[in-house]
Amino acid sequence: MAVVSVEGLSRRYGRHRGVEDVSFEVQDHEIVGLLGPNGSGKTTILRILTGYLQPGVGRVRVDGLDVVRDGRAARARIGYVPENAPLYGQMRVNEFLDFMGRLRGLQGPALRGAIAAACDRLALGPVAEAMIGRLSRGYRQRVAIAQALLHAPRLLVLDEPTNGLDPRQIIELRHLLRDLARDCSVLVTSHILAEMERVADRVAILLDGRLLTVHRIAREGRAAALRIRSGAEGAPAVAAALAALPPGVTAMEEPATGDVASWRLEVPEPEAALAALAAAGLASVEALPPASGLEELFLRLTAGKAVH
Ligand SMILES: Nc1ncnc2c1ncn2[C@@H]1O[C@H](COP(=O)(O)OP(=O)(O)OP(=O)(O)O)[C@@H](O)[C@H]1O
Repeated sequence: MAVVSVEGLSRRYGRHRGVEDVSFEVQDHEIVGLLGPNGSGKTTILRILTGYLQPGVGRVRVDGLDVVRDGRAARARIGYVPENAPLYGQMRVNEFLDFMGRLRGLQGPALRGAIAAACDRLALGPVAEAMIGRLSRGYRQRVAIAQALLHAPRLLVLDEPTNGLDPRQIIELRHLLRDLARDCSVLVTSHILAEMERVADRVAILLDGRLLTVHRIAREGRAAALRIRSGAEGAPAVAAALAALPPGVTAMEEPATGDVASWRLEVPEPEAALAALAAAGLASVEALPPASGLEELFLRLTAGKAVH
């Protein structure tokens, strides 16, 4: 059973569209990204999921529980890390976690155990006694995630979690989310495509409140892309080399620049493909960073639309 199931969800703000006819699922241990520019409907979906907003039309279930009919029980399955997580600056980290754990109904040894486990996972030990207001942004983010994990949720929801983080903190967060997905499912929003591509298993692309597609990020093996360039005189040699490539390779001719023709190859085994191309006497072969196809897909789907 899907941990999140959104079916035909629409929500208006007066005459203004928030989201329209959105459907997607998040499976167990899956990281799903909601990707879209500002105003595309990401926060609206998260608010409905977490019970802050009523859906207009459609059904949203968490762990099989309807977020309207079984709102309380559904919310108990979710850990929520809002954007710019509002934390209590005057509280110490351990006091805050104690307070949040009690709000979640934990007490006694179960509460202490949950706090210790969350602090351990988020490496909060060194700042447990520190005032939240004095922490760096990266540490505050970790405290916000720790409070969301206290009740061992089935689903962790994070709204724009990388906002304001530096590159090192962003990398740490990515590793952390992958680690957390061993225990729960993760739904994360971002308007930054490269981030989603690195962390998510699937990405739901939203624009103007509509879901354009859900894209699976390919991470299998050591797949890579190569580019071959050749002038007109070399074209027959390239054609012969492409015909002799190992199975599993796909080749696509790209728009030529001047007299230079260019092919993009998706190859499952880069070394084998490079060896075959070298044996065919092709010198101008360039290795490209592996692509999941998300960027091209996003550009194609949003072509002609103003995306900021
Ligand atoms: N309270 C509100 N009243 C009126 N319109 C709203 C309200 N909240 C959101 N909207 C509109 O609904 C649409 C979707 O907004 P939403 O905040 O869900 O998008 P978003 O993708 O989360 O954007 P952001 O990244 O800026 O938070 C936008 O056009 C927005 O202007």
